[in-house]
Amino acid sequence: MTQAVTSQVVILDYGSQYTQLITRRVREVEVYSILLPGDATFKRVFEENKPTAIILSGGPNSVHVKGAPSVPDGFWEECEKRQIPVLGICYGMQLIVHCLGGKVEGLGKGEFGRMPVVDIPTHTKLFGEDIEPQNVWMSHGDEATVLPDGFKCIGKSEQGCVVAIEHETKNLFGLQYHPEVTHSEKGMRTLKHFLFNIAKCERSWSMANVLEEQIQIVKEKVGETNHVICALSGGVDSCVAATLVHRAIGDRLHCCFVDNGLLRYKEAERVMVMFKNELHLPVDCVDITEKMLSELKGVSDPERKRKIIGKEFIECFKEYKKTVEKKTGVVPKFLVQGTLYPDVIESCPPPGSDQKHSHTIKSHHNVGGLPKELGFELIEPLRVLFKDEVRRLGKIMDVPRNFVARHPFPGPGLAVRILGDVTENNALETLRLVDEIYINAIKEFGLYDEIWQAFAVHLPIKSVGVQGDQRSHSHVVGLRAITSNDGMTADWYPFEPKFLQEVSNRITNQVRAVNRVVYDITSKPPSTIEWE
Ligand SMILES: Nc1ncnc2c1ncn2[C@@H]1O[C@H](COP(=O)(O)OP(=O)(O)OP(=O)(O)O)[C@@H](O)[C@H]1O
Ligand SMILES: O=c1[nH]c(=O)c2[nH+]cn([C@@H]3O[C@H](COP(=O)(O)O)[C@@H](O)[C@H]3O)c2[nH]1
Ligand SMILES: NC(=O)CC[C@H](N)C(=O)O
Ligand SMILES: [Mg+2]
Repeated sequence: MTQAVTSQVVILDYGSQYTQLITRRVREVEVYSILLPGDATFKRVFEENKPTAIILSGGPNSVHVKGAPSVPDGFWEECEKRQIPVLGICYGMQLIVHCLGGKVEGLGKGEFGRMPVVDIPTHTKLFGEDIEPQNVWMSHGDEATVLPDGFKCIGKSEQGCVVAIEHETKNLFGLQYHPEVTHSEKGMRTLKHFLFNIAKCERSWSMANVLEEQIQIVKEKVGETNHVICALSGGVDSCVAATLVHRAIGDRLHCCFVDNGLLRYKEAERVMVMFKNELHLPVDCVDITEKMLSELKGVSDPERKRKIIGKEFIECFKEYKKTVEKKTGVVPKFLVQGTLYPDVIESCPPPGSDQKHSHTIKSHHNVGGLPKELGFELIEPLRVLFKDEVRRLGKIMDVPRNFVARHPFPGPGLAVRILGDVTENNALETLRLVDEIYINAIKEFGLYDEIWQAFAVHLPIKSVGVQGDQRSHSHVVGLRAITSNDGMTADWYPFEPKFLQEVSNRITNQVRAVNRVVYDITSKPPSTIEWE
């Protein structure tokens, strides 16, 4: 840290998928923030740290269920005594209501995804001038049905749920929606208003030296003589991670690109050419297609697939160790991965970690899918960052645009886009062709940079069609295209009908195995970006 930190926001984590995003939003406006587990002790919250403001995160639990996580004893009194403003978000708001004498209930309905907030009064402390209805992102099943004394409702959803509250005199605020996700239109304005106008935080933290800090950490961890393997995929994250580590330790970095048999059309050849011509880092390609597909044969369960893939990746890197040893005479001890925060939170880290209240959404191959015995120490310089932050880091280091601007592609590849057994029905071949046609059309129509991620999905069902006056009984493919900033929330991309018409025509004409194309119009939440 280059400057003295004068303000500090403590964020208590109740297991929301978005907690780190709150931290990041606070960082974005140059205020230092620290994330503590929801059950942090009184001492940790108030004595080891000196909060200027406190934010209570969302979380999967219900406050009224026995054993649900809460704030430490004496919390509310201390906040009042020290005049620390508190903002509760989603579960955090429900916690305020529940702890201070109101009522939270699960009424069997729920609000997920985009929803307008209406009925914002003219004079509120939390919204300031933002009194017009605003679209926000919700993800809750419980709702506040009785507010504690002294609180008033300052916003409702269209369904009539109380979605924003504040105390008449104390600086206590609650939002049922997620202001921290970019799809909440004025969320960032509300957070800034809370931080700067209500809590009077000062800007005293800068991201400018994150890069230097990380390079220093890698140097210290690796030391003067150790060698390091990097799992390099051709995606943004691992390219940025590799470039950063290369700056720290130079030629003691050895990159390994894995052709796992689950890649897109001609991906391995294309990426290897890009590495050679543009990235200028030494990369070996290792082909494990046969082993991977034999391990995946007969497996349909998404989590099992992910675990198998995670294990095969690591097996491959262990073998690659030997290659490096032969070349350099040194056994590499470290493995660099381009793990980002969304990979970590969705995989839900092991018990005992600070994120114990989170649910597993899916086991990303590079986190939750890893086997117990790794055989490496991990180096993950991007582990607390989000994709758009990583893209910015990449730009600072002059990582070529061809890598930085690429759509993300998951390590488990087409395996999580073929629902059911990956090895059946020529699904890999079909999906490769469909995906190639789809992505080429997106590029041709000049839409690639407007879309955050786009891909096709192979469904395990057949439908009846008529092709050349003959009955066909063939596969259905789904197309997905989303907009997002960080992959934590997403909305579907509203293609013009002309584009969809053209792409559907091309697919059904050029890919014999497909007679029906559907377009996915679901946001995240409630869906995820990938289908598995
Ligand atoms: N085919 C691959 N070969 C080697 N390593 C891989 C491969 N696929 C994924 N990885 C490793 O797993 C990590 C996580 O994969 P992920 O797809 O999230 O990141 P990425 O490929 O680097 O970037 P992007 O999200 O833009 O695709 C990568 O950063 C990389 O370290
Ligand atoms: O390397 C990866 N290993 C994985 O196991 C994995 N699962 C999802 N993704 C990518 O993560 C982002 C968020 O995806 P979801 O909304 O589907 O969870 C999207 O960009 C997904 O493509 C993965 N990347
Ligand atoms: N996202 C959240 O914080 C959800 C809170 C609570 N579990 C609900 O469903 O209402
Ligand atoms: Mg990738």
